[in-house]
Amino acid sequence: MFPDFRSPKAYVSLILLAVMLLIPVIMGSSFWTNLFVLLFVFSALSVAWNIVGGYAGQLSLGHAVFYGIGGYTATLLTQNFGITPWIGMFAGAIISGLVAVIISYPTLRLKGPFFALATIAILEVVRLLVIHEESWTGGSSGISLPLNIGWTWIVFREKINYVYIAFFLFVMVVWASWYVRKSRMGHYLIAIREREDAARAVGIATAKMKIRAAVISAMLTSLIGTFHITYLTFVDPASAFSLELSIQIAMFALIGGLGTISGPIAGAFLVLPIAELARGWLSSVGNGMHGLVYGIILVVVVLTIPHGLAGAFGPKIEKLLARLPYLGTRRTKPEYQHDMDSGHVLDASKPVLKAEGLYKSFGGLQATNNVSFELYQNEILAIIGPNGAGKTTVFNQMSGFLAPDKGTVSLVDRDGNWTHCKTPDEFAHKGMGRTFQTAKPFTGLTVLENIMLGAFINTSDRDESEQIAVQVASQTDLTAYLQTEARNLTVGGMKRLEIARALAIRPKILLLDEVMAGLNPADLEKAVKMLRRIRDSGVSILLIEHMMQATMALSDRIIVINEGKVLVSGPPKEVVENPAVIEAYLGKEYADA
Ligand SMILES: Nc1ncnc2c1ncn2[C@@H]1O[C@H](COP(=O)(O)OP(=O)(O)OP(=O)(O)O)[C@@H](O)[C@H]1O
Repeated sequence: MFPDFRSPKAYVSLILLAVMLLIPVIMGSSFWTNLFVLLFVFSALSVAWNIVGGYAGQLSLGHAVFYGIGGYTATLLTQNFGITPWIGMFAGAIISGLVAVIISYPTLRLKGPFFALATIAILEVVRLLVIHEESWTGGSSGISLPLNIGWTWIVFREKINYVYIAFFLFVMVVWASWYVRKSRMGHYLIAIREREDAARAVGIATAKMKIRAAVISAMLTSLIGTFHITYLTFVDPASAFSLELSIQIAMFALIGGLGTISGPIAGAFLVLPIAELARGWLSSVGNGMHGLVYGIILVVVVLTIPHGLAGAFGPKIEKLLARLPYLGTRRTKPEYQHDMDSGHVLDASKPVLKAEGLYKSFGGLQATNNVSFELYQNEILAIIGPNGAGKTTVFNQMSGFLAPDKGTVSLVDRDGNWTHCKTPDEFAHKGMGRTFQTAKPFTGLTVLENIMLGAFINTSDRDESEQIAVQVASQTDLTAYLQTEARNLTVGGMKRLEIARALAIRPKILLLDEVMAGLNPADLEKAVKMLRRIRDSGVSILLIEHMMQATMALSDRIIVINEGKVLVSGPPKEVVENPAVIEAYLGKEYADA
């Protein structure tokens, strides 16, 4: 729930927060109080934006809509019904959450810039609506808050009270951002940002998770917006629903470091004072000239430190922090029991996965044409066939990544019952793990974190998922690399990591797409042994492979697919000696010879 305040990172952060609060308290003048209210408000807006824009990688370019909804809701409730902005704040947050669902539900299911475009569109629509509904919104001239002084109305003569509230809200948003990042949800959002297909394969309901991030971000933005507009005691559509404000919020996160907890704060604390000073100096030159300062800073940052301030200085600061002492003795993590063996009595005559009459065409191309087969319990079944034969298309239909035009896929779930699934995350939850032909880890995450993403399917506890990951790493010869960034692994390591991530979901069925391609002979031998160990632990394996020697050594049965159809199936030796198979691979002359 809270960071471990005995760790250097946490207690240094606490000291920094205390300093941030003490500066305006000690300085006391209205310049300092105003500057720090602005800094807390804009940092908090940027931290909130970062939950959807940074962690989930879904750029929102119209985030001011939530700021404005919060401000207008609270102001209208105060003006018309005498309701305190403290309540208005939460009413605004709920409306903002609903608007976020309306925007994100249709757009976050799609790939591409639709969410970013939709946020800009909704910002413009709401702004025009507010201008149009003049009778109750005050139209383009806006509305002023009634000046009732006191904590109930968040209107004060002593400006320092605004600093306290802004600071409290800022700390709350930073805590929320920290909590999301450290939780299962934070890991999931980063997985989605890095590689959506692999995220779905480990059971993440990607659209739901992105919508949840958008809602949390919108609600927090709305809370801050309400406070800021109450502080300004005036709201109008041009400033509340402003594209400039939306871009400013996103830019602080970009400059500070997208997807990090501290980045947006660093960005706001660096750029905002410079921009405010520039606003003063350049106002005589022309209206909006301070925007030029933002532009210059952004260009310099993107060209020199593409991962922002956190990316450039974060590792050095972490190293310094690591030298500071831990206050007290570290707690030992609880031990969880993880039975690697299924405990099931294995029966090679029992099917666990069935493809029945699968058809799939892409335009005029029939990629799979009436494919049917069964995978048995404790079996290693290989699918082979020439390039473009339709093997991966079969895999994608068997794991929910492609809907068959016709035909069904059924599998035995974790409880031993036959079931049908539609989406990849459903297949994963029912006990199917899969890898992808191109081994692409979640870059930026360590090997341990990559595997933990799979383990999270069965637990939301970080320590437990870490322990599962450590166990799976030892099963896949990755123990030595647990803290290595996944992008730095060798090809063999990346292939094993693909398998480890799939294994961490504790699958009963494993679909492996060319996990042995590109391996050197030593790695190949290790891979064969590892796959046997996995099978012996109670997992049925379906694999696509071009490495014939390894396939022959490993498989109980082989299915040959050619031009989208099952050509033959049977024991390895029988299949490779079949003339139809030789012909499919090498041509008729070789088959005859
Ligand atoms: N999304 C798609 N859109 C259009 N055509 C596709 C799509 N996916 C696959 N294909 C085509 O379907 C055919 C079968 O492709 P598939 O990837 O299943 O073959 P494969 O047997 O796995 O080949 P390889 O061994 O080269 O990976 C190919 O001709 C391919 O170009």
